[in-house]
Amino acid sequence: MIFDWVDVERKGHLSLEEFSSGLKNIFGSSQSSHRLRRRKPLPSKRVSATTSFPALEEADAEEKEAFLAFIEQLGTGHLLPKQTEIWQLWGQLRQEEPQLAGNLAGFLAKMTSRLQEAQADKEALELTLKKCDSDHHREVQQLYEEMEQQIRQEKQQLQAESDSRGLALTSQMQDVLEAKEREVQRLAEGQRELEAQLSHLRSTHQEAASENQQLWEAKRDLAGRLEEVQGQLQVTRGRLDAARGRVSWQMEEKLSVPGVGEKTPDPRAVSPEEAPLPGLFGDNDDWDQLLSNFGSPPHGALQLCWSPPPTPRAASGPQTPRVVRQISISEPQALLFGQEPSSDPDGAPRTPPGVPFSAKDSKGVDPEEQDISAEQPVEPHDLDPNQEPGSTPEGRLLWGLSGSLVAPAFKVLIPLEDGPPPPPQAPAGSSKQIQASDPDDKDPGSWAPPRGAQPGAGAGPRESTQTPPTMTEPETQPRPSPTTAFTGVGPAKPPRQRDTLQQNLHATGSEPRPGAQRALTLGPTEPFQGLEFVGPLPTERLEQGYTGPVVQEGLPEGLREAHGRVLGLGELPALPHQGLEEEPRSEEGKQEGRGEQDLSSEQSVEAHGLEAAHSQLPQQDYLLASLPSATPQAQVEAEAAAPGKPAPPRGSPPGGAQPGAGAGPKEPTRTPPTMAEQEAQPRPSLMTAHEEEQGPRHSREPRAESRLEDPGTDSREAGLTPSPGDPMAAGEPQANPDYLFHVIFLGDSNVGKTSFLHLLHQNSFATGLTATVGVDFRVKTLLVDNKCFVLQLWDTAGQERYHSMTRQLLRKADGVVLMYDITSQESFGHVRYWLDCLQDAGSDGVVILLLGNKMDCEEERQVSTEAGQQLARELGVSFGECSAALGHNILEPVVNLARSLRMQEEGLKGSLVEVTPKKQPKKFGCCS
Ligand SMILES: Nc1nc2c(ncn2[C@@H]2O[C@H](COP(=O)(O)OP(=O)(O)OP(=O)(O)O)[C@@H](O)[C@H]2O)c(=O)[nH]1
Ligand SMILES: [Mg+2]
Repeated sequence: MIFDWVDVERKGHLSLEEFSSGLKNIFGSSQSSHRLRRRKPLPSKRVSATTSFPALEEADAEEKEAFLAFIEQLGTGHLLPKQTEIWQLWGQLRQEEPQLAGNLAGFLAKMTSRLQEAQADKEALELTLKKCDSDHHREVQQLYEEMEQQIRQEKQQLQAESDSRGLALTSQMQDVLEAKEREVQRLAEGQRELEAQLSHLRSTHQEAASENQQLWEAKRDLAGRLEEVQGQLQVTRGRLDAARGRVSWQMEEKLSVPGVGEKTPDPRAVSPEEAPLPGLFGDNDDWDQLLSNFGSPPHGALQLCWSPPPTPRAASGPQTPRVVRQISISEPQALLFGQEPSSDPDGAPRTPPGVPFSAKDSKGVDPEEQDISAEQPVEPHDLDPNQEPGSTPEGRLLWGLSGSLVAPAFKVLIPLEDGPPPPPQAPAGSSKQIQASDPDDKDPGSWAPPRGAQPGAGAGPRESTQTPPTMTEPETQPRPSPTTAFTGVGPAKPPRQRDTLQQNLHATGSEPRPGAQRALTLGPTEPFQGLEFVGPLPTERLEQGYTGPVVQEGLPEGLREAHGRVLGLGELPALPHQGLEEEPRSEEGKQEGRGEQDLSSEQSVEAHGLEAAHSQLPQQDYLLASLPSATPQAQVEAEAAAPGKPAPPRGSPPGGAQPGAGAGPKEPTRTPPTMAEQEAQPRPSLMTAHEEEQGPRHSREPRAESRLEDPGTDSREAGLTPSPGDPMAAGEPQANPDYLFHVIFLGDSNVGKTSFLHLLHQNSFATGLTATVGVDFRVKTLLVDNKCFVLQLWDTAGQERYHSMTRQLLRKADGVVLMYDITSQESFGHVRYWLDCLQDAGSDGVVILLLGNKMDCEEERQVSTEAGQQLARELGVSFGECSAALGHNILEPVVNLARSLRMQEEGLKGSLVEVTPKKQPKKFGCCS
């Protein structure tokens, strides 16, 4: 019924809300009550009764109890609306329609169950909702976690990628860095090598500079001697003028074998009959003057014979007539020489016209030689007035050659006039004669070939004069002596002399030259073509400054020998000898590596030889001249070694020398080197003596000893070994010490060796020193106990790469300063290593000083003084500590070392005296 009340629209079903609201409307609104009353009259009563129904609190206990029981019965007290409303409704219903009270109970129960169901549904829905919510929440959470996980993974992945990329980049960078580092190391290595090369080049340069200096000094010395000799020459000339005799010319014509020249037609070739006598032997009134220039003694008789020797192949050729002109000088005053009779009235040396004899033109020929040659009477232009001497290189060359060759020849001949000429059968050219083979003596046209080829006046005649030097040498003789050709004085021996001439010509030219070959064939077979020798001279050689090479290459030995003989004779031309001899020697020295010892020994022997020459001339001169291929040095050595011929005292005339004009004034030129000269030289004799005295160890030290004389130069880069030509070796006052010792500074790198030495020499501490490269040395002169000590202080490099170099040096050591750094235990520990090195080098008996440096760095000291002393005691060496920075204890150890060295030297001296009384102490002096 109530449903029907509530279901106003009669739908037959109601929702909970519709029912509740309908019920409320029914029971809450008066209208509904009215409507109920209208439909049912009773309800109007009930409304009035309701209004009179008391409130629950005011109701009597019975009704209230019944109501509560009713409500409790329903069991839905808490679900139903307010109890008051139910109370009123229940009261109203009991009043108005008590029969419905039961229905109300049922209705309420039903409604309660419905409410409970709705409540349950609600709770179920809430649970579902909660569950959905939780599910949703869980899903969201899960999703969130998944996303987070994914993000984390991606992050890790990115991180890993980044890390790997970083690692790759790092390794790549590392590789690049390593490559760069290697590159830097390589560059540093290259730089070090370059530095080493630079230092080597620097030392080489210094050596070359010192050699240059020596050469310059030698040149100056020679120039001085030249002037001196020129003065003597003038004196001699004056004497000769006074004693000028008659010169007669003898000519003889002979037939000679035709040479190859006939077979090889040459426009310049001249037949023997047509070929003119060289101008040298022409009818020239200046012969007298020419001879006078060379100091022929009074009443001298000169025979000049020139015969072109046959070439080897000429021997097989047909014989042709040969013209040999013999020239004899019997009256010196009778003849005048040269084309310049009035050009030099006083007989002073003069240069042939058109032949500049400057050093520049000489190109290698010693100026002295040029000067001498300029004075030579046998000049092309003298012989042939039509020629223009010296207008070509050949001309100059010939001038130089003729001068150098002819002059000695005349000089040699001069002494011979007093005695009989050497027998023809004398060994090696003793029988040689200066012969001039001239087909037609006065015909200038006969010289056409040379002149045609070379307009220079000197060409032809000089060639003729050049050839003689080689005349006497046997065919097998590779380097014939020109002097032998000149020295021979006696009757011409055509066949043999021609042969020798030919051979000598070959030797002169070394190889058969195109033109020379023809000249050589002139010999006995083609006598006149020999004169063409000059013309065909290869121009390229002349253009290359042939004058020098000719002397040194073409006729080296002969020239030297000739000069050597001239020297021995004591004649004026000693100068050319020196000039020529010394130059080739210097070249030989270069070719042989210029060992100092070699040089010194050479010079020593040379000096000796000079003296010996005095006593052996002229006989020995002749002999020497005839020596086949003796080099100047060999010759001098032979002279020096000749037994029973001691060198005469200085100034004394040479034994056997011809009394005459040249004897007196010539003496000075032949005196042995003076003291000053010896000092200027690397002191050969000194070194030789020392070598003999000092035994094996010291004999290795000639170079160092030569440095001894080093003047004030304190320090210089030495490279490895000093050279003899070192400017330091020049003589100086203090270069005459009482003692010379080699002291080597050893020790690790950075211990302060160089600083110590720098302080010792410069008296100041050097900052910013770089590590020593190779070896350096300084010379320190000390006056200790009134004795002059020269200490060669060798500063070695402590860096390991130079140790081998240092070891080589140790053999030289007289004393060793073994330095360590007191702030470096390592350097102290290496002291024994250095001692081992010393022992390995076999340097026994070396005076050793153990020196700890940098004692100013007391805070950083790692090696105590006691440790140093202890080690020194163990090793039995001296000990000291010093500071190069503060200058503490620098000189004292060196002085003590010098004293120790001296004591040791004295002890050695004593022991040596016991064994060999002749031994002398190691004392050095310019005169010792
Ligand atoms: N404090 C101090 N420093 C020093 C002294 N002597 C040298 N030195 C320093 O030590 C360093 C090496 O000195 P050097 O003289 O070049 O050493 P070294 O023994 O010649 O070295 P190498 O030539 O490589 O064998 C330099 O920096 C000097 O300034 C010293 O007495 N006291
Ligand atoms: Mg150093």
